[in-house]
Parts: sequence; structure tokens; C-alpha cells
Amino acid sequence: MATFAVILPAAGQSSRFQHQQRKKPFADLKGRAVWLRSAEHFTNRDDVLQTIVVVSPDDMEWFKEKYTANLAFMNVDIVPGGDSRAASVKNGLAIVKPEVEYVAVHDAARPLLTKQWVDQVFAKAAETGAALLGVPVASTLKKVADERIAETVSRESLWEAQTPQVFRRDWLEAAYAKQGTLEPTDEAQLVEQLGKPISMVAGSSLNFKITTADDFRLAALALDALPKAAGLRALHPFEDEDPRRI
Ligand SMILES: Nc1ccn([C@@H]2O[C@H](COP(=O)(O)OP(=O)(O)OP(=O)(O)O)[C@@H](O)[C@H]2O)c(=O)n1
Ligand SMILES: C[C@](O)(CO)[C@H](O)COP(=O)(O)O
Repeated sequence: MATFAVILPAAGQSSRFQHQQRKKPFADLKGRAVWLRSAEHFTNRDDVLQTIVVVSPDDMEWFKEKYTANLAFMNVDIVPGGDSRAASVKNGLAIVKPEVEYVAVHDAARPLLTKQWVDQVFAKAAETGAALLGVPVASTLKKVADERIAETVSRESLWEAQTPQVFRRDWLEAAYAKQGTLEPTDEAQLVEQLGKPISMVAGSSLNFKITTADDFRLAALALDALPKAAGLRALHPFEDEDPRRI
């Protein structure tokens, strides 16, 4: 069985999230914090040997105090974040256990996953070395300058990258060694610099990232959609219902 560590970056400033008094990974999403809901998809998996949450140093003391029981019960490690996403993930990578073969990075701000989607992207990464979830771009894309359309960008072959993004550990470590001045917005961009094959696994628009207050409201509604699918799985455990087919 391939073994995985999961890094959950939760150390951003949530500057685009103007809705809650809390940063978005810590906002209460229908009874549980967003980061907890994201972590829960991994902490009970037999193939996940380690789960690491990355928290801003400014939030660290408060976070540890508030979530001591959760961190212990779920066996989640915690490291301080950095000034960029890449720095935060690198801090998590630095404590990955020696026996772990693959590293998955999943935005703490993406709580809406299903077991099937995680299974699929984990399996693809174990097969090819690297894989991530994504969805084809469905809308027309415009480049805008000074509030005016400058051009229409063809959406042909364009996909919106999501997470989990899953890599052979040695590939991700080699990618960071070659980071240079690149400030990537996702981990795949780093590994692309190695020229390694990275597979795109068709996911669902339900696995969206909570960035704004509207996303948070949508996530509360979408939660009700996902459990029904999960419920169907519970009723028919061998017919792994895929919400994309509802
Ligand atoms: N220095 C950083 C920046 C981002 N992230 C994490 O990366 C994920 C995706 O980043 P994003 O959605 O941009 O979160 P924020 O950076 O907090 O959002 P904003 O850009 O609105 O401040 C989030 O879980 C965020 O906490 C991180 O761990 N460390
Ligand atoms: C990793 C990611 O979710 C892929 O779309 C996205 O790049 C994260 O961006 P953020 O600015 O760190 O939210």
C-alpha cells in the first residue's frame, strides 16, 4: 500500500474573506471549523501515516489552546506557516516522517471532499508519481485592464487546479530544492519545473476553495448536498455514489 502524508496549509491572512471575525480555516462551518472538516477526510485513512496542519505564528497559541483535544484525538501535527503558501508547505514538508512515500497538499479552505475523489487522486499519484484534482474551465475567460475587456482567453484545454495535489515525496523535495525565486500559487507549479509528468484527475466543482464570504455561504449549502451522496454510499457501501452523477 502506498503511504501518504497530508499537509493542510492554513496559515494565510484570509484577506479576501471579509465575513467572519475569524480567518476562514477557523470559521465555524455548520458546527465544525473549516480546517477540521478538511482534515477529517484524511485522518481516518489507513494509507495516511501523518496529517500536518500549518498555522500562522500569529494564530499558533490561540489555535493550540482551542484545538488541543482535536489535534490529540486526530493525531494531527502542527507547524508554523511562512510568508507565502510555498513557505508554509515547505515547513510542513520538513517534518514529514521518513517512511512516507507520497505527500499530498490540501487547502485547509477546501472542506468539501468525498472519499472517492481522494481515493482517485491518491491512486493516480501512486501510479504516475504526481496527480491533482481539477475541473475543466466552464466559463468564458476575459483578460481585463482598467475595468475593460482586453481580450478573450480561449478556455480550450484549460482546467482549474484544485487540491489535493499529490506527489512522490522525492519529487516535491527536489522541486523545492529548485524553487529559486519562483513564488508558485500551487505545488504542481513547482514540480512542473522538474519536467515530471503530473496527472490531472477530473474532480468536481463542489470541491471549491473558500476564499470569500460568498464561498463560505455556498459551502454551508453544499455540505447538505455532499452528505446525501455519502449517505447513499452508507446505504450501498459497494456502490460508491459519485455526487457528480446526481
Ligand atoms: N502564507 C500562506 C498563504 C496561504 N496559505 C494557505 O493556503 C491556502 C490557500 O490560500 P488562500 O485561499 O489564498 O488563503 P489566504 O492566503 O488566507 O487568502 P487571501 O489571499 O485572501 O489572504 C489557505 O488555506 C491558506 O491558509 C498558507 O498556509 N500560508
Ligand atoms: C492550490 C490552489 O487551491 C489551486 O487552485 C490555489 O492555487 C491556492 O491559491 P491560494 O491563493 O493559496 O488560495
